[in-house]
Amino acid sequence: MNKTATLCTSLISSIAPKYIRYASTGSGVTHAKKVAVLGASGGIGQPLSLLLKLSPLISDLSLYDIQHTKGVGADLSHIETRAKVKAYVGKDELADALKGMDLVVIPAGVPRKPGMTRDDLFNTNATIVADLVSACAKNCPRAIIAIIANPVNSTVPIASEIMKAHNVYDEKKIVGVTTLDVVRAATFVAEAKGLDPTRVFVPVIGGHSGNTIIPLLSQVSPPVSFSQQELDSLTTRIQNAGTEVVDAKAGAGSATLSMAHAGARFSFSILEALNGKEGVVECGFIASQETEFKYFATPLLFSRNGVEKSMGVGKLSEYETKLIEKAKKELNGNIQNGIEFAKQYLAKSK
Ligand SMILES: NC(=O)C1=CN([C@@H]2O[C@H](COP(=O)(O)OP(=O)(O)OC[C@H]3O[C@@H](n4cnc5c(N)ncnc54)[C@H](O)[C@@H]3O)[C@@H](O)[C@H]2O)C=CC1
Ligand SMILES: O=C([O-])CC(=O)C(=O)O
Repeated sequence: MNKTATLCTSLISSIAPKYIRYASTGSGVTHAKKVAVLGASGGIGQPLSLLLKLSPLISDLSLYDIQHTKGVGADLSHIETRAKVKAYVGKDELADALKGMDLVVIPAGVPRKPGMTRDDLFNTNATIVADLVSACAKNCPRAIIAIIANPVNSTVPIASEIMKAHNVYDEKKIVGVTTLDVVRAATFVAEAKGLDPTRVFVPVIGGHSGNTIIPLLSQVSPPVSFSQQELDSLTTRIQNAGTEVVDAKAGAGSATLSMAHAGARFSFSILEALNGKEGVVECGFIASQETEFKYFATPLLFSRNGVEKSMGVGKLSEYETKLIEKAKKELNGNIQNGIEFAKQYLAKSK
């Protein structure tokens, strides 16, 4: 081999593992999958699409938005990874963006500004999610749908009702993305206890807004104990972490980069499970049979079918039982709002 060829070979072998290590997070690739990002030009959509483009788990990356997708797509398509990028813009191109997809991730919708709750986004985002999920029902009814758009406590019930109305509902395949709560909980607990954050897992159950975010600090892995003061301050920080970012961004939106990481982590886990990897667990907000709530986030075991089963909430401390009690009214109200909205939306679109 000549000098240039040797240099190229060693350069490729030094660059490639870095990407693959980030992107594959585990098993070897068997069948790369087709993934769509709806809202791909946004604050979350762009970095999320970048992280997905780096993954060897993805053969086709379909980018959809109502604006700017052609530029985002052209840009990402120059990266030397296997995923083929296609960009779709505007309603007329939505059906083509969705055909054949295995996984659809939805970060489309408006973000909060300081002083707003996630529920204040309902009026705008409910319709956006309903329109997008209606298109999924028609064009990729068997895809897993991962919903990032807020308020997740309502957008997931909306998505489920839309799929039911189209007779393609599969409760294993509609999940609200709460991974950012898990990511934050691990970070804050690791900071407080001097641990390696990449090795900390904190289950977070309930929903994805304020009081409804319930970190299970009695079930941290590796096991750690907390004083009452630590329990209070960590729980409050995890519940308000989204607002911490909204306030720091001072009107320029909400968490985008950490959410892109969380969305990519969640997507890679689903894709690995679709490829047959066993024991893949991530928390997510789904239709619930085992709790008194119609929808509830728990750790979920994923399989080739989507959500194989909920792993339940485990043994709760008295403190955590009280947190659930406190969350009841808000969570039930958010869920019911979603269901009612979907009824009206479906009646209007008949
Ligand atoms: N689940 C979670 O943990 C988190 C959820 N979010 C939520 O994610 C959503 C997006 O946040 P950002 O990316 O920061 O907002 P953004 O405003 O930067 O981006 C939203 C994108 O959605 C697009 N969009 C709007 N209507 C659309 C439609 N009908 N079809 C396709 N695309 C459409 C916009 O053109 C824009 O590119 C917000 O609702 C936010 O609250 C944000 C952070 C964490
Ligand atoms: O706080 C927001 O509005 C965005 C969000 O859901 C989060 O960062 O957890």
